[in-house]
Amino acid sequence: MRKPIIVGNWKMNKTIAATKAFVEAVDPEVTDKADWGIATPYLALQTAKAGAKNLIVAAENVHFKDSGAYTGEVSVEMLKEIGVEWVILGHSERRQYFGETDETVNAKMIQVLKNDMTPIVCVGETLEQYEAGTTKDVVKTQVVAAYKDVCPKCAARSVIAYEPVWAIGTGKTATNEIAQDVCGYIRSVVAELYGQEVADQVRIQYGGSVKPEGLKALLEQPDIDGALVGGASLVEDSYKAMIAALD
Ligand SMILES: O=C[C@H](O)COP(=O)(O)O
Repeated sequence: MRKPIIVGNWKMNKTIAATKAFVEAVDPEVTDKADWGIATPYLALQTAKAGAKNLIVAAENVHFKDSGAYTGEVSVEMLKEIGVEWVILGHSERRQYFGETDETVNAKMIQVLKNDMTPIVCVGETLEQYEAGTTKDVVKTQVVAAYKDVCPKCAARSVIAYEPVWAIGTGKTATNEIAQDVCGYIRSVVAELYGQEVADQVRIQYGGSVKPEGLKALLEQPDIDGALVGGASLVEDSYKAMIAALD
């Protein structure tokens, strides 16, 4: 039985002060119905960690090298020093705006997993690809590339987020049937790579305009084990409504 995992991806939102207020308001409400988390900008991670007793605190990115001349980047060691053990990799916004590729996502996967951190690796098709009917080809390519040279034990403890790019921040949600179909397919790709036992352990999230009112039905889908939530994770009451929705 896979425990649901709901993570708010704050993207480039919230100051340190706003992060502190959010964690104070939300952390005590967290239940054991799911693993609950927030991914914050680097600057707010320490504040979030200091206040979070229940919430997972994740970074939104990390570099694939240990250290060196990579201006503006943050290493795994730096995250681990402040107790951050989770990281989102390959979000479509990083692929779209910051040159993230399947190859860099793979290098980051290896770096994160070998340092005993947990990646939430994002895959998903653009509107154009969706309309061309190539969704499954696209996500398969992304999954196969992300897991290149990743050992089965490491793969089993990773999380995959399926986020159709056309549903991110647009208010357009994939229907639960579409989301289930693709998440089920992703699990079958993991099974092809590692066997069914590993595929059964990997948690797969859906992301893209998830709202508190839709969360329960989404999680009833057999291959959807959680959500990566943007906009609806930013407001305390909305995050609390997600927690309440699973009670
Ligand atoms: O990582 C989260 C996703 O990009 C979804 O964002 P959204 O819930 O605002 O559509």
